[in-house]
Amino acid sequence: MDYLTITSIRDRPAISILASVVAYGALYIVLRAVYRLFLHPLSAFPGPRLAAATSLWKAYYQCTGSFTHHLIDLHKIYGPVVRIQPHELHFQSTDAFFDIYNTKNRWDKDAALYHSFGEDESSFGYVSHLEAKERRDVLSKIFSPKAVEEAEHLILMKVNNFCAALTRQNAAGKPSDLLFAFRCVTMDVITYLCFGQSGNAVDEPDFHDPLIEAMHNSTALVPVFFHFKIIRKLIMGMPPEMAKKSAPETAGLINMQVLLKKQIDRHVNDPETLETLPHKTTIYHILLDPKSHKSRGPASAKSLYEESQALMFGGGDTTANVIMVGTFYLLKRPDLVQKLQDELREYWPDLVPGREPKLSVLEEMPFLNAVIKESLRIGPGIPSGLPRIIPAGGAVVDGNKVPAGTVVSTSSWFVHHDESIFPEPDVFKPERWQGEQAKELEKYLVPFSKGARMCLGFNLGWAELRMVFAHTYRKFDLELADESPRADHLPWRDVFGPNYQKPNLTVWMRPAKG
Ligand code: HEM
Repeated sequence: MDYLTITSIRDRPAISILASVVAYGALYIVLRAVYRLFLHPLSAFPGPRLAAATSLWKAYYQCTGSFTHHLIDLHKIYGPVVRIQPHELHFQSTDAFFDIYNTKNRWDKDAALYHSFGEDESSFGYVSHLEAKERRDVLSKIFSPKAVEEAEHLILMKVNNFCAALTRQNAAGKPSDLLFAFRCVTMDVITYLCFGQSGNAVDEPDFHDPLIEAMHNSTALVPVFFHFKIIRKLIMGMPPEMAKKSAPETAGLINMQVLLKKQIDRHVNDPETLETLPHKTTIYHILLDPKSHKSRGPASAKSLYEESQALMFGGGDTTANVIMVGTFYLLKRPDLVQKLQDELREYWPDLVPGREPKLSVLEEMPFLNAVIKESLRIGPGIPSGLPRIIPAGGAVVDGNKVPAGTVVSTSSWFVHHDESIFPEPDVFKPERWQGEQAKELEKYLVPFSKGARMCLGFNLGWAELRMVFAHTYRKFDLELADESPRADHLPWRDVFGPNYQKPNLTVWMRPAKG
């Protein structure tokens, strides 16, 4: 009896302390929600009440569905601006796009999103304009129009290897999975150009390269990483063997990380090893040059690794998806394929190796370029909002006064589906890029974003699009395989980039006769 009395006396303060903590915590959450709903500087903006009260609303929709699709519905209900977090607004209009992403603005990227990729010290991940500018200036030695022109022969070599792999696949009596095949060639281009090493992904059986598969599988985790940084830290912090065991589908990515880190350590510790690389324009040559960065010395091993990862993720799937999406729509319209092949034959009469047209010739081909522009427009590109922080003093976005510190975003998807600019936006019409009105339209083609933080790989991306499209349609006759999707559009989920749902676009690639 005595014993019981003593323990209950001892327990009482602990329980009541806990109860007070819970009660105060609950009160804080309620008061904060009331403040956010009624007194916050954004309280007049429309949107779901729960989104205004708590960030968990956005986390729920991003982690369980396709947020861009949800935003399309929200804009139908609430109009051109929607409050999607207590401190965040999403805009729909084309004017808003140009108010946010332009060369005058020096607005920082939102660290809450950009630091969840584990690439904080890279051109993509630096949130401040100044840091990013310095890195971008250095990397322009690889990505400027002149640098890309000088690297043309390297890109061509990889594209020719790709065509040889498609031919082998066909000779083996198998159609090609183009979701993976196009990713293999874009990955081979980036890894060879930027790191002087290439895993030759196009040579993997059925184009199922373990690294690309792992990148594909890992994208589904991206929204979870945005909102629950602890999960990312736990997974990324694991020793490689343990990480492979707990998530076997990402083993290819972990193997790549190990290899890349080894390569980087070798070059950082002994810069003379750079001489062993096949060309002198790798990111290692450029970022390890002591004179490269104005304000700091050469890039650290951490920064080199993060830059490599940013370039692979930024330039691989993005470019490949455009060619895949374009092919999906082209194969629904045999008349368009015929027109493209006729033009290609005119500019590239015979298929003798070594006589492939130069990039400067591909740039001149009207229909090829119209097809690429329409593929860039109709595909989701990077559909997710690209969040920026309104600087001190506030700003006006689409006619709305927005206070400093607010996160604002929109994306190319909304511009490219603006019916007042692109009538019938869901219809694939390359012809909209030809004729009188086409010049006017150019400024609304924004898949690479705009302004100070627009895509760094713009010139390389365009070179790859022209070369891969041209070689694919000049060297092959394409026919949809039975297992290919027949729907009107390819379904995708927004995970920052698009995550395409199965079945994958699968096509017979029969070598063209002459
Ligand atoms: C059709 C292909 C491509 C598309 C649609 C595309 C799209 C984009 C977009 C929309 C952004 C802005 C992201 C943001 O604001 O957070 C971006 C940034 C970037 N892209 Fe691309 N990209 C493509 C190809 C490439 C290629 C080939 C590379 C290089 C290998 C590349 C490297 C980058 C980098 C490093 C950034 C970050 C720039 C910065 O934040 O300052 N991209 N890209």
